[in-house]
Amino acid sequence: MSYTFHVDLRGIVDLLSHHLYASPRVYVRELMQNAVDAITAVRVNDPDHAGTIEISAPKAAGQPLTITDNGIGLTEPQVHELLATIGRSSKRDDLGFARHEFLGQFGIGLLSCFLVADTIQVRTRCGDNPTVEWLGSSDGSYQVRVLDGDDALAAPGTIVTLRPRRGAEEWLLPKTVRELAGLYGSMLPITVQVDGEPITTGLAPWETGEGEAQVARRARLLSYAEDAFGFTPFDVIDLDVAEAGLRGVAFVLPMPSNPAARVAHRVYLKQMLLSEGVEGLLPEWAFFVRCVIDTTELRPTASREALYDDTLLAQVRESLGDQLRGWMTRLGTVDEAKLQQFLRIHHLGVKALAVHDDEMLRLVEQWWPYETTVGPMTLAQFRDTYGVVRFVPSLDEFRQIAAVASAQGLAVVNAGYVYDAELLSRLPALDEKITTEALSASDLSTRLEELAPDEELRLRTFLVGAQRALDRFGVEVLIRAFDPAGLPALYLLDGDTALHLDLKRGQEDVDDVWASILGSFTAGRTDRPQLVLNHRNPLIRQAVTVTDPDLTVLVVEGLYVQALLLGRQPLRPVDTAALNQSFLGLLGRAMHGGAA
Ligand SMILES: Nc1ncnc2c1ncn2[C@@H]1O[C@H](COP(=O)(O)OP(=O)(O)OP(=O)(O)O)[C@@H](O)[C@H]1O
Repeated sequence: MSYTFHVDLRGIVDLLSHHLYASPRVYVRELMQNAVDAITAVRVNDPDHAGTIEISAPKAAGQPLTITDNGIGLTEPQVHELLATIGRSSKRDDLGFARHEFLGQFGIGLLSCFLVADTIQVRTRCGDNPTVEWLGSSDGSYQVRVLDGDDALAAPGTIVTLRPRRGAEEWLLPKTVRELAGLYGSMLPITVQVDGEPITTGLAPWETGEGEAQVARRARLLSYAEDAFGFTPFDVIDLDVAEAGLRGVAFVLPMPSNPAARVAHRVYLKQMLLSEGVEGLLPEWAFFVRCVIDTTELRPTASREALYDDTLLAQVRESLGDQLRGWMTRLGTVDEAKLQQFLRIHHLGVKALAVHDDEMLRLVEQWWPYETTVGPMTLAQFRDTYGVVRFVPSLDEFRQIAAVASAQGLAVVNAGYVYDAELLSRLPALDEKITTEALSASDLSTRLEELAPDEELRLRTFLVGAQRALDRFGVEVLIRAFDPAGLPALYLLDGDTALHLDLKRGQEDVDDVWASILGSFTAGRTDRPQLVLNHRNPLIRQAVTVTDPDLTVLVVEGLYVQALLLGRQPLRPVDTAALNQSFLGLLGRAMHGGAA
């Protein structure tokens, strides 16, 4: 036995009118859209038909809003079929596909009027057929009657009348209606008037007006962006995707933008505004532009507030992405200074893109100035001068080794900022002639000069004492000779060791269960941070001659904490205590002539 679904009409009307749309304001859009479609339907057979759409807003309390068009109108059977059947539309073909020339397609738009009114009156006349009045009510019932005499319409067309529901009056105020009609319909190809004033300008922002010079067009686009998006763009990029019937412009933000923030664009469908907040039009990396576009082929969702995410939208996204990349690479060839300025603002977006994109990586390599131990320079310049691109993948490590490396003439790139290490590691894939080498802080200790064995032996007593003093900090003491001679000690901690230490510290601070979990990561590791004393430093040369064990502890602890501070390492409570102890101890000794 088979049954058919039952439908609760009141529930459906409520769902479609109140819950599909984000705001009652869309009723103006739906009414204009129906009027435009009705005129388009006449033009199928009569292309020269001069369509007019006139909206009249209530001037006083109790008055209705009307929208009048001289479009195709409806016969009485069509009224029953189209106005009174939810989901039925004249804008679909026999196979149920949306007909290309029309804006509407779902057969539900008129219901949005129930957001602001309890009843919708439609008076309509198709050709020489009698005028029909349809009175639909939000409870799902409707009445139909034929109008004659003075009540009949004098010419074919349709008048829709809405009386504001109590509490919804603000949506029908003349000012609001004018604003909404202008917002949604200013680009429509058919003149729309609100209370006698046209709100349609016809010209899309990206079009070039007759005889308009490029400079004037640009100035107009800049001021459009100010009105629409609230910023004066860094540049304007024309967009065009033929297979989606898409034209438009992208405005480049003049300030850095947050890559995680939602990026909303203004999208028109067949010259009617879909939404000012459409997401997903561009690839995610393109967070540095805002677009305004019109498309004839992309599909709206039923609420008409977003684009349907289908394969065509995916193609559009890719194609628009290509156009933005093309703009960047072109800039590199025609206006280097401007490209550099752009990179200064949007390097994060460009670098994010360069992680997967060779062309963008080339752009970064050529134009982005990196911090290096020999001053700021691009990777291309660095490579030309030093051959191997040696880089340090963490900011802390770069800071630790920068002074020593530059004193030794060792050129190293700071790749400690977001994406940099990934980009540098990817450089050889771009060009096999490029060699890169990741350097860690502990690599540097092997580059520091070892002392002669007998010299090191001579310092043994001091080194044993120093190691004993630093055992409780988990630090290994070494002595090497290196430049700059002014630097007494260097604290070296590479990325792996730093992680290991973090885990260990975490283990000390948490309960047993966590401690055992963290312990499984640290078990078996013996790497320790290193304090490398500089034998070329006069103070160290003096320190190694100290025989008093207490003074050795004070000196070594002092050197250790100072090296931590220079390396911008965080101080643990035990380190701060060592700082106090050594500072006060050394002060005491100094004041008592070394006898504290
Ligand atoms: N001003 C009008 N003149 C002539 N026919 C109209 C008019 N307004 C509505 N109609 C008829 O009523 C039908 C239903 O309109 P409705 O706005 O609910 O849906 P739609 O425009 O077909 O699709 P969508 O839900 O996408 O807007 C339309 O398909 C059209 O045939």
